[in-house]
Amino acid sequence: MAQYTRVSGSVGLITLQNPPVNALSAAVRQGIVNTVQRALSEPEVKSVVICGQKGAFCGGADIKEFGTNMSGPPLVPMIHAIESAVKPVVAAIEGVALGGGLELALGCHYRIAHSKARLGLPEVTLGLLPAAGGTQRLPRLIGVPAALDLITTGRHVTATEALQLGIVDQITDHNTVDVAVKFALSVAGQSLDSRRISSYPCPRHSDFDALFEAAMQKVHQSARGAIAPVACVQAVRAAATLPYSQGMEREKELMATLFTSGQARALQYCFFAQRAVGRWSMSSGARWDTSKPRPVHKAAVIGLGTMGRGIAVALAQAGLSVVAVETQEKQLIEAKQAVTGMLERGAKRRGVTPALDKITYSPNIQNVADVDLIIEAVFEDMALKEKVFKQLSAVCKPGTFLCTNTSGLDINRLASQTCNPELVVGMHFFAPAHVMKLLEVVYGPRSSPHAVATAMHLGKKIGKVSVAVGNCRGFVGNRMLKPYLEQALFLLEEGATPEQVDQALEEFGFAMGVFRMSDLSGLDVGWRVRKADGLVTSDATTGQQARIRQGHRYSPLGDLLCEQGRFGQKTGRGWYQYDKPGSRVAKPDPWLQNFLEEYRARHGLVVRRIDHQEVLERCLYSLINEGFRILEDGIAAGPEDIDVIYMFGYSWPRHRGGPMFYASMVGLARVLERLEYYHQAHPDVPSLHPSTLLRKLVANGSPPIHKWREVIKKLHSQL
Ligand SMILES: CCCCCCC/C=C/C(=O)SCCNC(=O)CCNC(=O)[C@H](O)C(C)(C)COP(=O)(O)OP(=O)(O)OC[C@H]1O[C@@H](n2cnc3c(N)ncnc32)[C@H](O)[C@@H]1OP(=O)(O)O
Repeated sequence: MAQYTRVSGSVGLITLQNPPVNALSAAVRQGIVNTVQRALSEPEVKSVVICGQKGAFCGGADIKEFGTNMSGPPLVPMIHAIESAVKPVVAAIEGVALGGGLELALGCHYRIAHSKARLGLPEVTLGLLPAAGGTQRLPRLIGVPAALDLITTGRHVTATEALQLGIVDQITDHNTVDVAVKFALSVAGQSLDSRRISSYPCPRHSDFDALFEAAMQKVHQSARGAIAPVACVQAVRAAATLPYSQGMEREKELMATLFTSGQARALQYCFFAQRAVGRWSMSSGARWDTSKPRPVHKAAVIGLGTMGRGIAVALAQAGLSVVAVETQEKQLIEAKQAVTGMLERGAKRRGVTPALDKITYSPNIQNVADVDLIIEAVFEDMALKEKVFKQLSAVCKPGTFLCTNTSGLDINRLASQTCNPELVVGMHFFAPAHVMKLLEVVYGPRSSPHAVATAMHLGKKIGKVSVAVGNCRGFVGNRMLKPYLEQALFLLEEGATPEQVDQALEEFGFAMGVFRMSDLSGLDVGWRVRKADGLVTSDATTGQQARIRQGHRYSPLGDLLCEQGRFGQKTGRGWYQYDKPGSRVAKPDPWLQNFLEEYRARHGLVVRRIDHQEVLERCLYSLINEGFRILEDGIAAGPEDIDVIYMFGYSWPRHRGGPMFYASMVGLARVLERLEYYHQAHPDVPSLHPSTLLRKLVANGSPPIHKWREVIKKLHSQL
């Protein structure tokens, strides 16, 4: 809807009304068309102001309408009518002007923004382009290089940057609507010839060909197969090289291809999934809207290794007071230096003062007595963590939440070391903890809803996308990673190379293939876990028996590399070779080739040709199959939780929508059929055995992903 009022005698004020962000739904578009017509037809009205209700100008087209039959007036002629108006139209921008919202403002003759407003064309992040004239008007207004940057990245700019770029004409700290009305009165009757952006020539550039070639190369490199950034460059090129009307035709054509693409569906699913995970629930039935978080003003981090340092930085940067505890004197000194550097660099990037005074360092665990919440980040060793939890429980004040950054150990066992197990939850950060957006909040059987609510709320405060999950080995992310890694090793045994496996996964859209990623994380990390699990044997037997552990197929390849001191990038050797320890450029290693050949010969393994399809199907479908088991077990409340975890923590390509969404796009019947096929070929690999839930979904006609929860509920009620 849009409300029309007359203010100051001669200004028609149009207020968009569609909370919370005044998205351009069919009703809002109809409201704008009607009220603009009315303002233009009333002789007393000399100028018009468009604003949004409740401090938000407009969050763009209504994403919920995409994929529906999209009735109501289309945006392009609506904005054209505003630009063609003979009375000046001023956009009063408070809060946000994003996507179609900014395109609407670009159709106005003047733009006045509040200093706290944010503007941008984020359509590319939804798999689209700014198809309401944005790709044609913005380059004409601010030049091609700046427009390319905004349109291909979708980044939001502050009002100050928007003023510098020339997107807005004025910024104000006062009431934006009042300022805009005053301004509208002052320009009433003035010529609008120079105010219609569509009539501007696109600012020339010394070498458009080179500029667009460089832009295309950049998006190809960073897009990892996403098509929208490429279309954005093509549309801006049209603005630079064609008259406005032809440019608009090109924009429409490109949008038509994107609009119905699977990538757009995936990215729009991601948008809503990211918001859905905030409405968490526990398997007990406790929920986000009935569980209150407790305030956390002061926190402590125990253990200042890589993870602890990142966590301390994330907390301090969000304004919390932090006690950073490290009992090893030398490590404490090093950590203090490292954390100071991280805070200083972060502050420089953001143009703020480093939060150095927010952290106090201590070698003594007793110094956490007055904090509200503690995050333990000591070495990943159950006995050590149990000891720390016992100590913490004895020293902290009543009501202090005790959290662990374990990446997969049993939360319940740690909770049982404390006097108040209901205050214990997992807060699983991802490295580097001050950068990576994901936080898995893990509840055990005794964790209270308040503890979960508090950890989720803290996650939000420090800028994380937090997902509440149940307690099991590896939680959601690492539990699903296990079969993925396992398949990659089996593929090497059967004849593939690390380069081949990585290439298939990188072409799929992962930033790094599984072997390059393992080299980066360090092969010794998993080795230690496998040793603790009794999977690593020093027994050098050969043949099939040597590759069986606990009754299932097992590949000792990773263990054998570690025995050679090949821990990945940090030692300069892993699945690849590197120029020197710490170097990041991975090169194929002839040593590894020989090693694999000898290994296969020793174990009597027959090499066969493995194509990209098999690599993708075995790695991804085994991971997805585990995702279905996780849903079946109630460890994740819905597929969105899993997808968000994979997109924000494991670099799953967003334009594929997360593993569970990807499965729904491939077709559940197809995933099931391929798993059955591979399981028949590898009956000693349980991760290829199709899960009950997958079978059930297929038996129920493969419902769309938003209906899976119903099937899961039914499945749980039958158990
Ligand atoms: C052939 C047809 C062509 C037509 C299209 C022409 C070209 C135009 C395209 C577009 O405009 S696409 C949309 C572009 N806009 C965006 O991408 C903005 C998306 N929104 C945001 O980034 C954020 O929501 C925000 C506006 C910055 C606000 O953030 P905040 O953290 O304050 O709140 P949220 O929790 O994110 O959102 C609150 C609530 O509002 C819903 N919502 C937000 N934006 C939209 C939208 N554009 N359409 C529909 N719904 C929107 C969001 O889902 C939340 O809902 P709930 O989770 O509370 O239900």
